[in-house]
Amino acid sequence: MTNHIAFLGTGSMNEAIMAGLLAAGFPKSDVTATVRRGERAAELAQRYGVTAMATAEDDDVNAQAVRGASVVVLGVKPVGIADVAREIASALRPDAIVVSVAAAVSIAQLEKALPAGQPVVRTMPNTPARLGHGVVSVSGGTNASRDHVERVVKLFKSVGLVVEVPEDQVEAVGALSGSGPAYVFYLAEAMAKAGESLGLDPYLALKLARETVVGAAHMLAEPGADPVALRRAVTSPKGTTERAIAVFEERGLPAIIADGARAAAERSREITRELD
Ligand SMILES: NC(=O)C1=CN([C@@H]2O[C@H](COP(=O)(O)OP(=O)(O)OC[C@H]3O[C@@H](n4cnc5c(N)ncnc54)[C@H](O)[C@@H]3O)[C@@H](O)[C@H]2O)C=CC1
Ligand SMILES: O=C(O)[C@@H]1CCC=N1
Repeated sequence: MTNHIAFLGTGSMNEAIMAGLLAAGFPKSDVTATVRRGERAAELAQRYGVTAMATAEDDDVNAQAVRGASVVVLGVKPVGIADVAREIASALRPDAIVVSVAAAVSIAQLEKALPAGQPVVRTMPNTPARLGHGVVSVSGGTNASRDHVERVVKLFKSVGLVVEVPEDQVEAVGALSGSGPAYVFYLAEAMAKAGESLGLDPYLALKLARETVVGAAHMLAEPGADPVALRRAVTSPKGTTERAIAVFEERGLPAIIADGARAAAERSREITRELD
């Protein structure tokens, strides 16, 4: 069981990471996932062929899942994470790396709920990890050696780009790439609504908005792509795009996005304080 991974709280985020790892070739026989509801556990077992267990059916499943695991990924909501950490404390291998994907839960808060000396790595992932296009930040805790951090980096590299940041930058990373996919989906929604308001059929407007975001994302994914240069290549002098961008600038869209990201980072700090 040296390479066994336990995902505790396999909702949107942990499922995305687990799916990305499995798609990258991580053996399903080395994965255990826990959730609250039995139907959800059955769904995960059926979809991925992993061992999945539900706390509703046996309240000891989190402890069972971590026995023998070398990496434990905590993916419950911030408010429940310390309880889960305490629940598994006596079953954890002393050398198991406890990885948290939770926003707002500090390394200190996690370490406090775990056995003394347990290696902890705090991460901030995002859901495109499911497709191998995630972004994940990693920050090592007090007892995490270079080797522990490197092992988590290597694991997460199979689901996307990994960056190592000091813990005091996690709120900023969360506000940019953690929440970021939602901003892009929101833009797609707004574009579809704009198409409708210009008289397009709703179904067609949504199809055009989706494909436009997907196509533009592919261009951004090209090596060396620069969003400013790509935007300029669409913006003909005195043309239609120029007029649209002028309205976005006049209405302060960049400042609105910056304010949103600042609010996300502040909410993260607020949750951290609420958890103390
Ligand atoms: N959804 C996202 O895009 C991102 C989420 N995160 C973090 O990931 C964590 C989870 O968020 P989501 O996946 O969105 O939430 P979610 O609600 O989809 O998933 C949470 C899962 O935990 C399970 N759960 C709750 N208590 C449990 C327990 N005691 N034992 C076992 N399972 C339990 C629930 O059944 C659910 O499946 C949060 O801490 C969030 O901050 C971080 C970055 C991005
Ligand atoms: O909204 C949230 O709190 C989580 C953290 C980053 C993305 N989703």
